[in-house]
Amino acid sequence: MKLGLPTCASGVRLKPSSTALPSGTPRHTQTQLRKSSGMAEPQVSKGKLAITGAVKDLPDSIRDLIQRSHQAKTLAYCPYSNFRVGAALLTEDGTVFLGCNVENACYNLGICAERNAVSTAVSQGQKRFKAIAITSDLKKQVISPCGGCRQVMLEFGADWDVYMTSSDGFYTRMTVQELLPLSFRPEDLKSEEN
Ligand SMILES: O=c1ccn([C@H]2C[C@H](O)[C@@H](CO)O2)c(=O)[nH]1
Repeated sequence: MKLGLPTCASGVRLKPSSTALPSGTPRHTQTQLRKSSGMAEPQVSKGKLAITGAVKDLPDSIRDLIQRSHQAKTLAYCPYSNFRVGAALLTEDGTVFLGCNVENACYNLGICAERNAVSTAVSQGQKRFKAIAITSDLKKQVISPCGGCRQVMLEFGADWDVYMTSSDGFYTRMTVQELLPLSFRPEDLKSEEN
């Protein structure tokens, strides 16, 4: 799809941040507004998730959250992949929990930054989340959470924000629901059939 917008090195089109909706806009309204105004949903280009805005244009609280994910990234333990990831998870009461990826010589025991942040929050008694920011060292390309982490995030609600960011100031925002449609959910275990 041709948007007539600047294209960054990875072939991802940049969307002007002036079209970003206010962060308090209810989710269903956001989707309707995007559609009725012709505003672009996050696009996938060449298998990469498109950048939809510049971090500098986000509200202070979200910019701070993203900054905290960069801080978390500095603690990554990733001697095998050398791929640092940081996550900062914002709870409904305004607390921020950080997580980084922690790898292991037994490779499959490694844990992602997002899951670390969620587990840390839950083990501190917090289960109501507003947003998570994720960053890696990738430039002009945002990092999107792996399938396992999407499922773990969904355990604690579908309608909260995932800010996928690049290390050089770009982001894409999607909800957990948008990242994992047609999912298996906790409520599926409670169907009347069972
Ligand atoms: O969303 C992601 C994707 C990857 N990783 C980690 C897992 C592994 O340590 C490294 C390379 O996959 O990055 C995360 O923490 N989060």
